[in-house]
Amino acid sequence: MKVLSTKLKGVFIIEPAVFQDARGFFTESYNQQAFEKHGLQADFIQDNHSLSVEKGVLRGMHYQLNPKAQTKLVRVTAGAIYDIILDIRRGSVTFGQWIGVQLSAENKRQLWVPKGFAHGFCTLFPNTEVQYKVDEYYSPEHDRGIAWNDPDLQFDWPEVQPILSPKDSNHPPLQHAEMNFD
Ligand SMILES: Cc1cn([C@H]2C[C@H](O)[C@@H](COP(=O)(O)OP(=O)(O)O[C@H]3O[C@@H](C)C(=O)[C@@H](O)[C@H]3O)O2)c(=O)[nH]c1=O
Repeated sequence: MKVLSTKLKGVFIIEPAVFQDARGFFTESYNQQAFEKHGLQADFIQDNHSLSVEKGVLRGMHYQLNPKAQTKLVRVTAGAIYDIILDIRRGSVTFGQWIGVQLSAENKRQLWVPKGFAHGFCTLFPNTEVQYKVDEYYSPEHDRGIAWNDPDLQFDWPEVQPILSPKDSNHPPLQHAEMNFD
């Protein structure tokens, strides 16, 4: 397993070892000990799984406020996504900065998203399935979002007309978002 650091402190791209043979492949999608060896610690308590039927489904940019902030470990098991995470830790030197990463069933890359980041993705193929672990339970009262098209952030989403939920069409820009991360 390879752990690649990024320009955002605490954010990592994980490349698991994949064992291919005549039958197909085997991979450990999560091994607590191996992650902890790389300093990646979280007590995961919920696993999530979403299917997006169309290419261009955009879910984001989501986060939960403290004390229900979530660490997420994101991967794709069918299709592919362009995933963006945005630093919303006010005290961070990279506050307001983001990175985009392509995750697919083929590349098996995973993204480690710490607390204090907004997260979103756009599907690159129909029938894309995203699975992720979280270390806090879903809490609708703490659930927040930032506009996927905030002009100050200039996200480089794929050139498709995004398919959004009503909720995701109405998030405020970063400037007006409620945040309680250091
Ligand atoms: C996220 C979540 C949603 N739900 C319910 C609420 C709602 O009725 C339905 C769909 O919820 P949403 O529209 O929020 O689902 P979705 O837009 O897929 O939300 C997800 O987006 C990605 C980008 C993330 O980072 C996740 O943390 C999560 O916010 O599922 C749960 O029961 N548990 C959960 O953990």
